[in-house]
Amino acid sequence: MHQFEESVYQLIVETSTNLPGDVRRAVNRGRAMENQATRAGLALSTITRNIQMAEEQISPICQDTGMPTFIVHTPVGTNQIEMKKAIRAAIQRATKDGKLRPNSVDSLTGENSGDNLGPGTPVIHFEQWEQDYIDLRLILKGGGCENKNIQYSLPAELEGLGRAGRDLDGIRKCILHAIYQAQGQGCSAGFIGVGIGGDRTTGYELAKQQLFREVDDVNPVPELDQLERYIMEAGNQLGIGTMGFGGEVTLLGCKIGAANRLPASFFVSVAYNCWAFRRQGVKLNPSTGEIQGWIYPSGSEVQVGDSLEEPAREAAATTPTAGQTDGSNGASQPGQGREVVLRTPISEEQIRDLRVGDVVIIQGEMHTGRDALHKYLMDHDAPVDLNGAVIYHCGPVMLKDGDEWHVKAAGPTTSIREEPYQGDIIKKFGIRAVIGKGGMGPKTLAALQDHGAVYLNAIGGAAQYYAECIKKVNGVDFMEFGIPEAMWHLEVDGFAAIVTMDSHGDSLHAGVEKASLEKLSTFKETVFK
Ligand SMILES: O=C(O)C[C@H](O)C(=O)O
Ligand code: SF4
Repeated sequence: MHQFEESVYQLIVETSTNLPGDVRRAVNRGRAMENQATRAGLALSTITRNIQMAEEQISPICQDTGMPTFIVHTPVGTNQIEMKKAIRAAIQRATKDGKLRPNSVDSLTGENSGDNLGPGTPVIHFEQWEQDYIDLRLILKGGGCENKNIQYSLPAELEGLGRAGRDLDGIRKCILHAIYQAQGQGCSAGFIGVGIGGDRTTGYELAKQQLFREVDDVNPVPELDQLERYIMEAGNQLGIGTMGFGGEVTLLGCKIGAANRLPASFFVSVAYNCWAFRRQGVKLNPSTGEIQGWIYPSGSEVQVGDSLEEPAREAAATTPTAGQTDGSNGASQPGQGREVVLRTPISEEQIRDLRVGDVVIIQGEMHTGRDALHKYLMDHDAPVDLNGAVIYHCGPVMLKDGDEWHVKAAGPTTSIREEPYQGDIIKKFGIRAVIGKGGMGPKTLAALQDHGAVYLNAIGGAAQYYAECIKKVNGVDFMEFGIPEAMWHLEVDGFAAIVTMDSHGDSLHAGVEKASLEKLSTFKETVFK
């Protein structure tokens, strides 16, 4: 088994950096369905560009490399204790090499272990089987989409859909509701795994297991096959679109499994996975640990998108101006947009001039800040002057070379988590722009209006695309929060993001949410009798 650790390492690198072929095909299908000149179409172009860049640079597709979860099937007689040790060693090495972000955080102290090892991480499930090889699979599912998992206990009353009973039609309603409630926050267009039945724990497990199915497979259970097809069709009619910008493509895959339940319980558990659906697997020789073959189609065999386009910048010619942000889901309509170059620090006047739909190109310095920093800033001073500043909701992958830090991956994180703090922090420090993904709520929208600030939506998961715009790391504060949560001061050139909440009270997110709820309620009538 001397090769086993090296094989695990290769599996981790491949999973983090090269999106599998079946997932790429789904992204390509999504792209073909979307009007390329819309914001959603352009977001998809950025995504495909990012997929290519990650493969070429052997760098993480998304900076959130997730909770490494291994499913291992072993022939009788192999040593699981040794395998566990080797998996942990490979995880440590991949973290040190910048293929995984240090993602294991002590839930009580907030301390990041720094090497992705700790109580409960990584997750490793062993099962024995009668085959003569080891089947080792890995999924790297990030925190933003994990937060959008949802479990229903039937019967239930669902927003927009009314009563969901203990039958196939009730299940149908739960799944549609699950897609609706995720909006763009889990980096849509997404994939869902659904577990029907089980208990609360095994229901979620079953849902996650579905994510190990190939995107193009056919469900062997006819009722479930029919339901999967129905959900693909109906889910994409909700109009949430890529990154919640509105559009034709909300769902890229749906896989449903069923297990027996207790008479009193009827759970429908939904595991939501972002477009950056990173899972791969290898077949291993049980005596040497050598790789005999890969389980899922290789990403390198399926080309995504066109080569060398500059999607976010093209948005300037095609994004809608204000006036289309009337909550009617005009988000995905092409229109005349503006490209506005802003150099930091930014003035209030420059911000007041921006409208939902404008593309902003940032030059100068921005500061990363996410959960730990926002909480801290509520009752402490900032280590740097934030007047006119840009805050980027981002937890990057960073590597140190001598005294210098390098950015290895740096896409946005889900902004809504900062909703309790953001408005107060904008006011306290004079921040002019907040960059993140998925949008923010009414408290932040009011603060943008009152204090003259703007919310800019970057494309979630496009970690290589944005890392390329970061020219220099000017410094870092709060390293004690761990690499993802530290406050990184970054010099950027040409960092493009779209205004989705402006200082005039307009929010694209509120519009898409309203329109998709209306659409959801059109699916209220019974479909499966
Ligand atoms: O933690 C991150 O960097 C991103 C996270 O996966 C998210 O989607 O919010
Ligand atoms: S940022 Fe988006 S793409 Fe990355 S893990 Fe989170 S949900 Fe997935």
